[in-house]
Amino acid sequence: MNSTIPAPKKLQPVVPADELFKYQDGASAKDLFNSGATGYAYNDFVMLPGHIYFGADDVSLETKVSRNVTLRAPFVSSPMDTVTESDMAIHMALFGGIGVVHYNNTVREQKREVDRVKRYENGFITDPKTLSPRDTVADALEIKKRYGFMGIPITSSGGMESKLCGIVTTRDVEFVKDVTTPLQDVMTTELVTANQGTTLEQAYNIIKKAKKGKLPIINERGELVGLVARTDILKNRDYPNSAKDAKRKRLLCGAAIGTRKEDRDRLDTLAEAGIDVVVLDSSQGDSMFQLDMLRWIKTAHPGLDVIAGNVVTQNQAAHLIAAGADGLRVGMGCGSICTTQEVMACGRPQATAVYRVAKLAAEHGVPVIADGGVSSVGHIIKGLALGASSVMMGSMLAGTQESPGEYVYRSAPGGDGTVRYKKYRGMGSVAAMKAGSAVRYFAEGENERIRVAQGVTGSVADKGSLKRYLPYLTTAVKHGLQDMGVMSVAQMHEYMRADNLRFQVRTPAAQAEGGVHSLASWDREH
Ligand SMILES: NC(=O)C1=CN([C@@H]2O[C@H](COP(=O)(O)OP(=O)(O)OC[C@H]3O[C@@H](n4cnc5c(N)ncnc54)[C@H](O)[C@@H]3O)[C@@H](O)[C@H]2O)C=CC1
Ligand SMILES: O=c1[nH]c(=O)c2[nH+]cn([C@@H]3O[C@H](COP(=O)(O)O)[C@@H](O)[C@H]3O)c2[nH]1
Ligand SMILES: [K+]
Repeated sequence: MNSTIPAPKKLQPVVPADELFKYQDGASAKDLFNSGATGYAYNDFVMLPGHIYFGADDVSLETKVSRNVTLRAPFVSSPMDTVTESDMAIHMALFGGIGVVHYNNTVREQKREVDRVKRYENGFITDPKTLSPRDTVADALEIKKRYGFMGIPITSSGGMESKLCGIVTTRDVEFVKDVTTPLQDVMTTELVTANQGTTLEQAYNIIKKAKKGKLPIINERGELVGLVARTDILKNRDYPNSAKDAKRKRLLCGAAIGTRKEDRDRLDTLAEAGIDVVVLDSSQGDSMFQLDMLRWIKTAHPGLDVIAGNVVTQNQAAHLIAAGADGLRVGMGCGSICTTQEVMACGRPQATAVYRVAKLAAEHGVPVIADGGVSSVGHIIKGLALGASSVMMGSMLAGTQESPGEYVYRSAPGGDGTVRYKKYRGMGSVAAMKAGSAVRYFAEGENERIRVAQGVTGSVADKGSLKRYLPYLTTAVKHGLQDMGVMSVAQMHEYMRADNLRFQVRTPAAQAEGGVHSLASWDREH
């Protein structure tokens, strides 16, 4: 389980400790969610406030998405083709969370998205894209197109640990008409370099002084062994809360796969690309397919964390934990685009599902992701309060600048001007299945061509850039925890399990009262 993040010494409750929870008002989570007969959704209940003895900025949102992968904010983006590709995953990690790249694509395409994330921000780039003097301007432009960066070291062999001959940047190639021109004719050969053994700080100082974009690192034989990028210095400055892997300080990135034979090859490729965690993506995770896959991954890729699911019951969770799951994804049919409960008659109200699964998972030290059904900041806080260590979102993040797809314009509801929308669809919708996941839905034998859709295609309104939206979510969640008198996600779990976090069911009238009401018109801005 996540280790407790202790409150700094100076921030002790100002009321005596034994009076902090003297009057046990409301109900405990146990009281609420242990009833087998009734399942609750997030909107059915609310938490009671606690004692505030710290500022919202003192709240830590550090958490774990799986046993060995730590986040700085409890946000995970869904592996959906209208939600998570590289741009989304990069920004999720820059703001402390993690994106899970979808697999409704070819292995090559998925790897390319992961590559973009893992190469985005490096200290020392130890595996930069390199070319040889005999490669052409077209080759350099292809790298720019694929990876979105330019500043390519040119070595005599075209690879690492080979004599550094020059560097090619956008400026060297932008006006070259003949793209077959060899790079030796256009590359810059007067280079500022640093020797192997230079510290990152020294490298940054050299870059700042020389006003260069890239600093190649060479060994005593003049061979290229690494690269430091100026943009990384700026990124480090702008995103102090980014979530990175411990070893190489690269942005965290997750990827989803299925449970078919061919997904094993897919995972081999993704693991090579450096994913930090793999998500076994299924609506019903307690299957022989997933158990087989889990066991295989634990042997073939023992260092890789595996998030299994989806599950909503303790039995399902127990089977996956026994097979080695390092994290569990909870939610069946609660998503905004989900029709699973209608079509399959299977699923569970999300608040109860999160509480029940997280309770068991915590006993085994397995973090839980509350997946789906989040349509407000309050739902994020409720998912965490019930024992989830992070929250996975689809519709909340679709419609941002960083989600895949183009904006379309439609007249605003009420006919006042136009509003921008982006497409958002379930991975079990007919459109998504047609686009790539069809193979997962073909029933065996005679029914081979019958697809049973479990999702719909829709659209969501423009939410602007994650650069504004994620800091807003982070701040709002911190304020929520502050109101409950807890300084961290881990402390909220402790309070909840010790019956010190108090809950109350909201009747339909209470829900109406808790929403906006009695106004002639209103507008919500944030
Ligand atoms: N969280 C939720 O409530 C839901 C999520 N979804 C999303 O839709 C997408 C597809 O979900 P699923 O349909 O559950 O995908 P899935 O790939 O787990 O299952 C599709 C079908 O393939 C079968 N299958 C899987 N592995 C197999 C193997 N190795 N050999 C033979 N058959 C095998 C399954 O039993 C199932 O009938 C995912 O992205 C999922 O997250 C869909 C419905 C609900
Ligand atoms: O029943 C379903 N049919 C689908 O086609 C589908 N596609 C995604 N998902 C799941 O929904 C989650 C995102 O939900 P939200 O938009 O509510 O965040 C995701 O994270 C998934 O768990 C689906 N569920
Ligand atoms: K639903």
